[in-house]
Amino acid sequence: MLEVIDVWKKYPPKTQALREVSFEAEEGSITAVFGENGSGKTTLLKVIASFLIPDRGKVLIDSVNIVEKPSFAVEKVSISTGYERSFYYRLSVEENLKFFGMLNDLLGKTLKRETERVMKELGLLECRKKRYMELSTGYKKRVDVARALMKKASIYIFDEPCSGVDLRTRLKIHEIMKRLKESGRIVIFASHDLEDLKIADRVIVLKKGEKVLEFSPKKEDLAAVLRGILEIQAFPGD
Ligand SMILES: Nc1ncnc2c1ncn2[C@@H]1O[C@H](COP(=O)(O)OP(=O)(O)OP(=O)(O)O)[C@@H](O)[C@H]1O
Repeated sequence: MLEVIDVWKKYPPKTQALREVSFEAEEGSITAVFGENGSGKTTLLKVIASFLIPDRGKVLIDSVNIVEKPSFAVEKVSISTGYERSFYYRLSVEENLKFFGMLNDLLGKTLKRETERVMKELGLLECRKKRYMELSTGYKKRVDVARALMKKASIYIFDEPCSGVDLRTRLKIHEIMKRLKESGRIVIFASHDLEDLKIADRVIVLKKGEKVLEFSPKKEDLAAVLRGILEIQAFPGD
């Protein structure tokens, strides 16, 4: 169980990136974090992964407060950040994945098997020898998602996993997230795309760091919710 309780985060001097954000996610569920640019999605995901310490509030994973015990989050959470700079540019796709697999205690035959499995799953077998820096944006995104799968975790976090990928890859990534859910994992992802929201059990909508809406796309009319979101997201002067 993941519990985010009254989380606040400020980037000094004055950007209040998160204010009073709370939600829960149970095992075997998918939560989407939706919101306009700069609304705090990435900050929220980083707090859950213990990359950032909130100024106030708690994040509980299985009742353990990871704000006090970040090492617990390191053990339980796998995150796909989308940061190109977190990869070795001159290493190949396969070498990058193996390196991160080793960091997560995969060795020998298990490491080989897992690397093959995730490369196959993300359609990376053909470019396994290509250096990371030579990949297109969409392929870099695939490697990023693949890397998150190289760790056995209870919570998988994906920051805009489908941005810049083609339709087939998007559906594949949806399938992967659904499979993780079916195997009892907690999946949390950020997205700007309504198509992605359809696979979520719960959508958290952020605006200027605040949770302004939480809904279930499976139970509610997505078109109606979309109209509500557009109102929430109205540009000044609209
Ligand atoms: N390292 C940082 N230092 C200062 N301000 C930051 C930093 N990172 C993010 N911010 C600011 O915090 C706010 C929330 O940013 P965040 O990246 O969490 O939003 P987001 O919803 O993920 O945006 P996007 O959809 O554009 O990726 C923004 O105003 C952003 O400019």
